[in-house]
Amino acid sequence: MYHLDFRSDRSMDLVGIGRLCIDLNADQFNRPMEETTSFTKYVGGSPANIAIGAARLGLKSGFIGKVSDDQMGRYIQKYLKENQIDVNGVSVDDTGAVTGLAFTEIKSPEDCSILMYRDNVADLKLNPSNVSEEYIQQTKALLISGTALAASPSREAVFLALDYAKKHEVTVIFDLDYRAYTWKNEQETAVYYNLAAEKCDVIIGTREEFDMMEQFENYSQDDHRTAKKWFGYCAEIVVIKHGSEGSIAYTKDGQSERSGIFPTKVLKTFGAGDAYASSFIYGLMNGWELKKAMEFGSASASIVISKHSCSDAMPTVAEINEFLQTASISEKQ
Ligand SMILES: Nc1ncnc2c1ncn2[C@@H]1O[C@H](COP(=O)(O)OP(=O)(O)O)[C@@H](O)[C@H]1O
Ligand SMILES: O=C(O)C[C@@H](O)[C@H](O)C(=O)COP(=O)(O)O
Repeated sequence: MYHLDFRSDRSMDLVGIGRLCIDLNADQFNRPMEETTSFTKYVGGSPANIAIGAARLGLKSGFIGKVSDDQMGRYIQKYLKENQIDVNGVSVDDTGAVTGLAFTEIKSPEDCSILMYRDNVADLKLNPSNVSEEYIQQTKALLISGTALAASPSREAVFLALDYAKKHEVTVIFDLDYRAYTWKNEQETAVYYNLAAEKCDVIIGTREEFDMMEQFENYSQDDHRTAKKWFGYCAEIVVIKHGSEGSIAYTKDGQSERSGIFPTKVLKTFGAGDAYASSFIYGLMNGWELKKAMEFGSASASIVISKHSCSDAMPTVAEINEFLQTASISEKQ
């Protein structure tokens, strides 16, 4: 049985780096945003959601990020503390930057979209001086997220964090999290994603995100070739998510596992990936077999997409286990 090694002599389990933003989820479902009259505010940002999910599962979580010097920034910091996330790596912007906003539109359970306001956002103002080597040295794993590579100085901060992680044998997990609105063009995205992915131990992304990243090789749709490419660098595990068709994971020793999904009453589809990642990481950190970790992630994803929020909806271990008592997995035919 394959399992990923983590350094045990660390005070924290998972430190995320990148986007801390606000989700404004439409209160009126099954209609376009033009007709929405109210939204509910939640902490958001893919890496933040994953760190929150990990903390809700009992992992000791921390975060390296930058928040705006206003009510939204203070709201984010307060929420992280209330959810047992260490905020010593979170700094406050002093340039007048604002908090990124993610307006979500729920036209139907299958037709959801996100409108992101990303101009002059504090999260992309994170700079190398905000990244502490000592802070990274104390964690078993570092979670990086693709959107933090979209602009300087955040880009340089992430690469410095990567260097510190490699220096101190911190396991690096790369959640690809591709958001086109944050990038100038796909070529630039692919270059920076490749430079980061080459240093990572675990890479998690959708088929489409891997296709974007591998556009110079044109591996399109070939999961096995994708995994083989990344095993040629530092990767130990490559997970390719296929939405409602489930996921597949490959390990460097040549094994692969598929996981189906747990059918659920879908309210909105976004949040699935963040929930999957947090619970999958929890399984890896507990030394579980790959398939068990994948199914735990799939169960978490099903719970979150049946609810209105992402961060708030992240389940506890007890909630996932209760869900698994009655849920049945549906394998892709
Ligand atoms: N409609 C769905 N019903 C049940 N589970 C789902 C559904 N969509 C996604 N999932 C689960 O969430 C995981 C991640 O979803 P996916 O859409 O692939 O990633 P992302 O949300 O990052 O785009 C999937 O591998 C699957 O396990
Ligand atoms: O990442 C963002 O800025 C938006 C998220 O906060 C939002 O909850 C979302 O899109 C979740 O993304 P997913 O889990 O990758 O579907």
